[in-house]
Amino acid sequence: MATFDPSILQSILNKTKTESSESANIVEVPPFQEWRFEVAAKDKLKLKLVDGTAEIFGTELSPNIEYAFQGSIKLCVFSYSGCKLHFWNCQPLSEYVSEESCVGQYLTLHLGLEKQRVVEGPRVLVIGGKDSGKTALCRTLASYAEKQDHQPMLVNLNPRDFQFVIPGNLSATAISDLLNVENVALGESVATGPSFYHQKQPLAKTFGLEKFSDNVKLYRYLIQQLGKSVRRRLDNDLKVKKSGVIVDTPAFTIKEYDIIEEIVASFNINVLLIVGSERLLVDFKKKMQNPAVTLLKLNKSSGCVDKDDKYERELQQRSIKEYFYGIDRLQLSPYSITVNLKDFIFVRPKETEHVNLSFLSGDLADDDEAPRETVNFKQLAERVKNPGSDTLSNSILSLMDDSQIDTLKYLNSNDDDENLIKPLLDSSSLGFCYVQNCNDEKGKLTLLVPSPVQQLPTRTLLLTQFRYHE
Ligand SMILES: Nc1ncnc2c1ncn2[C@@H]1O[C@H](COP(=O)(O)OP(=O)(O)OP(=O)(O)O)[C@@H](O)[C@H]1O
Repeated sequence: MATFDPSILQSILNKTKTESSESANIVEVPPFQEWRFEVAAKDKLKLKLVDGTAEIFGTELSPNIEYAFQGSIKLCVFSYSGCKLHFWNCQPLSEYVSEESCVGQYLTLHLGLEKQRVVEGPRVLVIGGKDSGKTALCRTLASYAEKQDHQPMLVNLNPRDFQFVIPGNLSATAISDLLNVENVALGESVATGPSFYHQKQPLAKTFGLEKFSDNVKLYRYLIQQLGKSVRRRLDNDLKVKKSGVIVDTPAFTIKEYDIIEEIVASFNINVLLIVGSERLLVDFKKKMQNPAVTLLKLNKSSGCVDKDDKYERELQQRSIKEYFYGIDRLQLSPYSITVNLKDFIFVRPKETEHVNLSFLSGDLADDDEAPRETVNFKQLAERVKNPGSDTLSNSILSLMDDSQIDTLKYLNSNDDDENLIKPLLDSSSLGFCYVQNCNDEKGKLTLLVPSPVQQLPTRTLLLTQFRYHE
């Protein structure tokens, strides 16, 4: 006689539950409208496109593929043709279909930019208030360009944000394939390991602090350096040059005009998009004397959601987790490595007081006109004198390229001079690790690294302000 297997009953019950919830959760999105949804922190919403075409911030969804959106997330699915979606596994915190999509104006803008993609593509800078949809717009423009077989450089200058890297970095990435809509950092990088799509190779300059105002001089120095690296890439890669550059920024105001001018010069910007602020447009029109730059204003989407501090921190923690462990569908296996503290040089960005920004900007403008050597590197970063558990525990470290540094000299001394700091800031990060444990007595450090290594590719680690708690 056959025995009763309770797991069969459970699987039938589960199946029925899924099917009934699948059939209960159907969303029909009419043409040119979008379904906006929010997933709670602990939930995971599963989604499938069952009819028509649809996209998330410009990235097309594949039909009949199950996507998982881990909370907390606030997104929309837009459809040109109209579509039918299934969602299940949890109820969104909120959801509705909106007629007020901004995608029509993004498309018009994309078609305008497309005309410039002949020899040297457009260099677009996106400016706007906090949570005005700057990142959503940049993602959409980059994805539309990629769909037309271009490889635009997507640049992120917001250290609180993260694109193919973890927070605390200014990055530039050539978009050579679809963005990963399930990954908060838009996708995997070569440093993290396997990926569904062509792996992206971000150029990352580690700023290490949360807000650009924490050290404006360092921020501006890294913008110049990233601009140089991007220009080199464009000169060596005609496809990327033809595709152009799209620059995402933190919420600047007209008070930060000097920083914006720095970005315009560093990335040779010729299109400046102002999202959602008439006032900012008027202010810019008065100040901007550069005839090579076209100013355009775009409406802020009514779907934009305010990200408070807590929510931003949750997203940052998630981006760090995904950097090491991957997403549900593509789990990564990070490695632990134990090293001697004394074998490494630790450097950290200097945090300046929140001083008057216009004074600082003017100060650096003077530096700009003076020969490069007059940059005071002591104001940008410093050596960590007695690294130990109090400074390093749970911290995120950037693996710096120290090939231009006499590391032996610095390992044998406590010096920190320009010959140490400058080459570090001028080069790019090789990847990131996380301090799992620091044993002061034994002088040992246990680090979590994304890929298997016998030893780290550097002896110089930049200590960021970011912490991760497993
Ligand atoms: N049309 C939309 N429907 C639903 N959510 C949206 C829409 N547009 C943007 N959002 C969400 O609103 C929030 C703010 O958008 P976004 O991050 O693009 O703004 P931002 O200006 O780049 O923000 P920050 O000032 O922090 O850099 C994000 O959570 C984003 O996913």
